[in-house]
Amino acid sequence: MDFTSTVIIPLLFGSLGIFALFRLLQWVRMRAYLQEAVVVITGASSGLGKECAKAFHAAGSKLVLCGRDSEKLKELVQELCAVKNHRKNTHEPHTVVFDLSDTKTVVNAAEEILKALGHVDILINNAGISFRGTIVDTGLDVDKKVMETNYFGPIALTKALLPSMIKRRQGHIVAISSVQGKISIPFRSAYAASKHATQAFFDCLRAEVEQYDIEVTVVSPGYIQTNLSLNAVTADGSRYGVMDKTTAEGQTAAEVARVVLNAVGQKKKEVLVAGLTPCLAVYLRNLCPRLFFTLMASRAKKEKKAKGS
Ligand SMILES: NC(=O)C1=CN([C@@H]2O[C@H](COP(=O)(O)OP(=O)(O)OC[C@H]3O[C@@H](n4cnc5c(N)ncnc54)[C@H](OP(=O)(O)O)[C@@H]3O)[C@@H](O)[C@H]2O)C=CC1
Ligand SMILES: CCCCCCCCCCCCCCCC(=O)OCC(=O)COP(=O)(O)O
Repeated sequence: MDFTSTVIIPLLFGSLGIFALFRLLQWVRMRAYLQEAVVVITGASSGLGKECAKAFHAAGSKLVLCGRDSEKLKELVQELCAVKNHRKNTHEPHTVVFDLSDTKTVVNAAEEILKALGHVDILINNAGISFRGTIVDTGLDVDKKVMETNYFGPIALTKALLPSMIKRRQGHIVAISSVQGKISIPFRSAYAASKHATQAFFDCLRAEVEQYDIEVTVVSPGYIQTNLSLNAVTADGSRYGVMDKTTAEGQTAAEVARVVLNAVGQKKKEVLVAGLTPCLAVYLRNLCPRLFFTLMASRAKKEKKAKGS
């Protein structure tokens, strides 16, 4: 008998077996973690939030769906309840209507959630708006609106729910950021700033709450096929109303929602879920910033020329 058949092959199969067992145990633990967990999802009325709602509902979580449009949320509840899942015990979701850009209503919403469900296991800060415009033409009110929706609203909700998580020494906070939380591209100033702030805040939070066994996951997606570009605000505060090619050709929201579900299940600290170019751009920004800045400046000139201004 040679060395390959007596040592290498048994070692290989043994390692594969241990790996498969490890993955199975991880999967079982994840399913148990998500089953019956109280999961709050902001921006659940459309896009990524809606797909996250479907994924967590199917996993047996107790959902609290948040948004500004109660009709859309009710329709989603009906859609979720119509899906029969014979393998899992699913729950009828609750809905809570509030505007994230109004921090007073955010605090009231947190109280309403705690009163109705007693506690929150997983908070998914997903809601957000994007922006299109030059810095020189954009009023400060527009910068504030984007920051309030994407940054101050989510951190207000997080702060309002945090004490009860600390008390229970249990909880998981997810921030849906963006590749633009790691790199800044021209004509996205308010959006990129809000996402960089999000990344920074939740990185600080992760460090501060680990001692209470609270998890923090920052998810940074690339383009996703949603209404984000349609709903983006422009320099004068009006709705952009265009489905950008990059958005239309992005990943599906269902794909990204699966990544969010797995990231939560595996208690990942952060996930970059994007194509090769955005990922390379993130590395380039860190490894060779001068080249990155030159590329961005040339991109800005080109885009400006294309718009004929
Ligand atoms: N699409 C993409 O290419 C990418 C998206 N992301 C991020 O994903 C997240 C989800 O966006 P996406 O699904 O793409 O876009 P959508 O426009 O489809 O969804 C945005 C959601 O946010 C909610 N929302 C917006 N403003 C407010 C507010 N003031 N108060 C409460 N809720 C609000 C909307 O609810 P309502 O019904 O009330 O309008 C809606 O449910 C965002 O944080 C976005 O930055 C990250 C990377 C890429
Ligand atoms: C060594 C080779 C490196 C090549 C890198 C070249 C740099 C090219 C720039 C690429 C920029 C990618 C930007 C990706 C942005 C993105 O994915 O954003 C996600 C969003 O949040 C989308 O929001 P938006 O409102 O902008 O649609």
